[in-house]
Amino acid sequence: MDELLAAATVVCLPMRVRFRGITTREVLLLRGPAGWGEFGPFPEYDDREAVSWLRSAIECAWQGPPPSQRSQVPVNATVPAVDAARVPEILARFPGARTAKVKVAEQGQSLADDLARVAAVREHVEHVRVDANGGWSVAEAATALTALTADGELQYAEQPCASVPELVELRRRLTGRGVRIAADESIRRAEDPMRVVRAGAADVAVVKVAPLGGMRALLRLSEELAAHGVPVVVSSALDTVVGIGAGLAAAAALPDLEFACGLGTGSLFEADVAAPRPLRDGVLAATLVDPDPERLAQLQAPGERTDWWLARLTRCHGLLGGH
Ligand SMILES: O=C(O)CCC(=O)C1=CC=C[C@@H](O)[C@@H]1C(=O)O
Ligand SMILES: [Mg+2]
Repeated sequence: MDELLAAATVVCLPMRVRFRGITTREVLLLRGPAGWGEFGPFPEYDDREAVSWLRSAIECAWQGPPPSQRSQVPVNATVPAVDAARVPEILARFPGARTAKVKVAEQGQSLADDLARVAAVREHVEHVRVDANGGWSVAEAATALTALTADGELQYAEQPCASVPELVELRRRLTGRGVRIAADESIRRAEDPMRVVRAGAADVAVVKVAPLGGMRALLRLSEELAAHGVPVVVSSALDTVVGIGAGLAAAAALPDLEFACGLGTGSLFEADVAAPRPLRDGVLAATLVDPDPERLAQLQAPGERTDWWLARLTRCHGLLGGH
């Protein structure tokens, strides 16, 4: 534990646009013998859930990445639940991306807002996927996805409903309509990530390094998913350049990579702990980047937030052995 505390720095990154209800992203970074790791479970997650994120940070900093199969990873643009008028400005931050993921079903917004945002995105990119973060009931999802596919295909709809039984029912209702369902929260926040697949509720799986407990855990799960015919989309958990490096390393280690990965979210930050990897032609180089000491100092979290994260690190460390 002393080694972990000595290795820790807490940073607070300002965001350009509100995303999943937040405008600043706090994470704790760890420096270990193999490099840097990121511990950034969202503040509302309890320690039991956060412990996988710690396991992942320790893997990165003490073990390093698995062997890679490719040096570049295609990424999608991520479009927060902004007004349709802001879409060009957001997409301009993802040069060359041919796929965009659009947030929908945001609280306080209407289906008309989603339709306008998706229509604006379609003008710029080839493939569009949507992410509802479980915000629709089955009936709402059926209506919304029918409307959203009236003028063009969706690559898939990510977590349209919150629960596995709802996803099963929605998939049954949408039979023959050509709308694939992707599971995100049903994988990363589930006790058993394969449950949603065994239930026949997902065509695609969104997989994230930190909530799954690391790069190697992600690779093991992806192998199991592939055996069930379910392809994966490696995505970020709104990570700094450090966490994105782990996502890129995992994506680069996969034998097959069918879809663009949700690892372009660095573009949503106003500042990061190192110069962001350049996004060219919709592709990121699968490299690991060390934080820049000057930026670390500039982005350092206030004292009381640092104390909060160190206490969380200590509690989660105490839970590590139990799994
Ligand atoms: O998949 C992407 O394009 C980017 C990652 C992303 O959308 C998310 C990152 C972190 C938290 C989540 O609310 C959100 C998601 O639901 O997929
Ligand atoms: Mg999602």
